[in-house]
Amino acid sequence: MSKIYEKAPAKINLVLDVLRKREDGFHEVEMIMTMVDLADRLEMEELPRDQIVLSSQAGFIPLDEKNLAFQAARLIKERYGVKRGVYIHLDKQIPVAAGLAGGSSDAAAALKGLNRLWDLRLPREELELLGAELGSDVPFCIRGGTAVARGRGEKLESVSPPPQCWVVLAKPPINVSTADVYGKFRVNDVKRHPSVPRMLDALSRQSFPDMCAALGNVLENVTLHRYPEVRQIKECMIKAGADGVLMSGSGPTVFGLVSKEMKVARVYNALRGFCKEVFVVRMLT
Ligand SMILES: C[C@@](CO)(OP(=O)(O)O)[C@H](O)COP(=O)(O)OP(=O)(O)OC[C@H]1O[C@@H](n2ccc(N)nc2=O)[C@H](O)[C@@H]1O
Ligand SMILES: Nc1ncnc2c1ncn2[C@@H]1O[C@H](COP(=O)(O)OP(=O)(O)O)[C@@H](O)[C@H]1O
Repeated sequence: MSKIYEKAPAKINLVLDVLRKREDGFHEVEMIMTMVDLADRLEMEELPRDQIVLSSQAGFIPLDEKNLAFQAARLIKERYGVKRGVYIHLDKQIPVAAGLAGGSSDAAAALKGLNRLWDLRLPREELELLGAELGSDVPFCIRGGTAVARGRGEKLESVSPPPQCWVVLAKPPINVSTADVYGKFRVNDVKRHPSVPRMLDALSRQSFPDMCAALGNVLENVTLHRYPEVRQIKECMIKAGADGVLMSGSGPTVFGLVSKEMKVARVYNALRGFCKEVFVVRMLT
């Protein structure tokens, strides 16, 4: 029986601005997101019975209907009346509740993989609409590349990829709930909104220094205030020589952009003193 494999990469937010709180409880955002080369991997295989079975080597994530990959499989199966079963093995590499959209990317990979396994031939736009039912970041994870995301994150416009550089990711041993961070966020407290046009201009000119200067995330202050270790990580990265430093999403992962290979080891080693989960990756361009 044939197996299907899908990579589920992590994302970082180069820009994250919040415009207002909406009537439906979500926040209207304006973000620029891009994928990095740190990925989970999903293996999907037909089951002889009509059931969804999920396994993982990671002991710390749910394997039932609370898992976003499971929810994705159930959604696509029910929506298109598929009467077949699937066994999904999830090789988890992306830190959980980290601001890197690991769960959303797993859901996106499950939708893409099952579209192939069950020969549903759904176009990408339809998969993105399905993904939006699972979470605000899932449509972007289906699209991949680099995109501006608006609405609650589901309205996408693909844009130029960032100039190639090293990305050092550091996640302190705390789990941050996205809902909590948005819940504590007050738009009136924002002193300076980051500029999406400025970042788009830097990307279109492939200017690494201008990209670093245009980084911004209005959720950073909420998480930094609550978890001083995130601020320490930022300071450590800057001191070690990273060219641009920002918290990703609702945190707590901080990423540092580094252009010169000889500087990467210094940043990595400095961070290893602070937290166990440090990764050096490339942008997925
Ligand atoms: C902050 C961001 C930035 O990319 O990412 P993460 O830090 O989670 O990776 C996203 O906006 C997170 O997207 P995602 O994690 O898919 O959120 P969802 O599951 O849709 O929503 C979780 C909760 O966050 C809040 N939420 C989410 C998105 C949004 N635009 N406004 C919100 O207020 C809502 O309270 C919602 O109940
Ligand atoms: N496949 C999955 N991988 C990771 N977390 C998952 C998954 N499915 C559900 N979750 C739950 O979703 C929550 C957020 O996970 P994650 O997507 O890693 O965070 P973030 O959106 O901050 O990057 C966690 O509390 C976790 O238990």
